Amino acid sequence: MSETRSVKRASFGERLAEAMATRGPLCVGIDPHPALLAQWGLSDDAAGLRTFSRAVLEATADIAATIKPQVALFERHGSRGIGVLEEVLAEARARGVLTIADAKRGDIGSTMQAYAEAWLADGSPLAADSLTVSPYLGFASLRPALDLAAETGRGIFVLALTSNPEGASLQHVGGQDSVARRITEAVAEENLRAAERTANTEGSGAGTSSSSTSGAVTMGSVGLVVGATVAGVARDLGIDLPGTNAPLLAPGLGAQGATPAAMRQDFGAAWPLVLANSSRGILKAGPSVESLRASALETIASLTQ
Ligand SMILES: O=C(O)c1cc(=O)[nH]c(=O)n1[C@@H]1O[C@H](COP(=O)(O)O)[C@@H](O)[C@H]1O
Repeated sequence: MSETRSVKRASFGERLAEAMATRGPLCVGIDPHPALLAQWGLSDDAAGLRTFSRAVLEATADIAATIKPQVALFERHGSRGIGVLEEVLAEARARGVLTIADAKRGDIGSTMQAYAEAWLADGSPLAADSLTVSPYLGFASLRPALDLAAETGRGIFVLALTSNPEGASLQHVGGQDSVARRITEAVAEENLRAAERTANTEGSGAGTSSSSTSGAVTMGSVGLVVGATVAGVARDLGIDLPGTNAPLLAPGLGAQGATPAAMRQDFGAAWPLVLANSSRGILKAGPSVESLRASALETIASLTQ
């Protein structure tokens, strides 16, 4: 009998909460932009991607709560780039750091099933611990990914309030009944139902990080993407972020202008759920592994002080 059958795998929410409690709430983005490859003295090809990604993993895999490869920047190199991404996901797994594949997938249900199998199925070459998804085809179209993630102990991050200024023209529509609010409520419901299922099978302690030994917060496995630059908008739109029980992936720290102090203030009571992403802000410290590590440690310190 395989180990995964005999030992219950902790949920993604439990694993993420534990990682954030022990390491701090930093997600390091692996975004090998052509300009960064050039700055690091690397070629804009698969070999450059490999060296770049390995350096980021060597520098941060034991201090970041998660790493987030930006799939687009591997895709632009075709099958060779995707091959490197497979290596990165495997190396991250071997080094014991949780992964978020930032692919922002979303499609009709039957196609979503295939995306889910690519990114969230045990044994898939691209399997990650979690995946970013877009709910623009309707939250329910994400069902195959939500279900497979729950089944395999993986996580989902659903775009709700994105960090880019253009997001407002769609996400804020509806005022107090905004598109973003509907998405966050659907995610809250998803986490609540998962907690109830856990309660039914285990008797008590539903959906909590009861296995945690480090004071980790309670967290579901279905997260939201709420840009670090727009967190204050959630309040204006009447969105109850703490009530979602969702890990909140917050990109925008550093290169897009958000600061830890402003984030802490804007997220307010939701702050314990926030996983702050920084990509270029940390990556610009390369190619030196020591400098990358120092930059990540400094960022973690500023998020936790
Ligand atoms: O889903 C994301 O990660 C994401 C959502 C969002 O609203 N804004 C956003 O910037 N991102 C991603 O987060 C990363 C931010 O990179 P930096 O601006 O370099 O820190 C990029 O990979 C973006 O694609």
